[in-house]
Amino acid sequence: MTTMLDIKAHNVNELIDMVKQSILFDQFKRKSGGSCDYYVHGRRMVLDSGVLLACSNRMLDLAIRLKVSHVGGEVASALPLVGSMITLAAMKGYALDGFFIREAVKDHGFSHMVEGELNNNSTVLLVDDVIGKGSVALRTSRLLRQQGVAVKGFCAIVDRCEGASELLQAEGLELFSLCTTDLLKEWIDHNILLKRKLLHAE
Ligand SMILES: O=P(O)(O)OC[C@H]1O[C@H](OP(=O)(O)OP(=O)(O)O)[C@H](O)[C@@H]1O
Repeated sequence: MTTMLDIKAHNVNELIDMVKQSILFDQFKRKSGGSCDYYVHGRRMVLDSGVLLACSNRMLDLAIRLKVSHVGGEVASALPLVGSMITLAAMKGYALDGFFIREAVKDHGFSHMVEGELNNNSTVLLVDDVIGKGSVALRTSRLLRQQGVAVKGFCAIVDRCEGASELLQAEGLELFSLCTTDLLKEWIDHNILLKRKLLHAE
């Protein structure tokens, strides 16, 4: 099970509404293969100033709790969160720096996969907008660990509950999320059905 961040102190309904507005109902091809009836539009969340602020604030609380020195993730979905979190941290006087992981090595300039000042003393929290089957989380955490970096956890705004938490747990990595699709199951199922009915009516 994903560890839900304690958002009782904030407005949980507000967050759920934000997530709902980023879920689109249709047939979508998945990055990880296959297709699905709904898409959690992560970029819509992290490029909306209000959603970004709310989510990065909550993720920063976790980063402080885990006492990490860095926060990062795979471009491009993680970058808005990383930029916002390190800015908020600086405003609070907490030392937190960022990094990002490329999807592939560049064929010009430096050939780093990881951009940022990480070393063997760094402790990191990985972040992303959405976690599905966990392949991005697995790939990025393994890469960092191979480089001697301590990965303290992975936090997504939305966990699609597709087995990632169990996968990460087997790697000794805890998955945190602000919201899960299980939490919205009734609403999601209702909308999938509605979409199917509409398609049949056309
Ligand atoms: O846990 P994983 O299965 O590796 O998926 C994680 C990826 O899913 C999202 O991207 P995107 O919306 O492009 O992916 P999707 O098509 O699978 O929903 C998210 O931004 C991650 O990059």
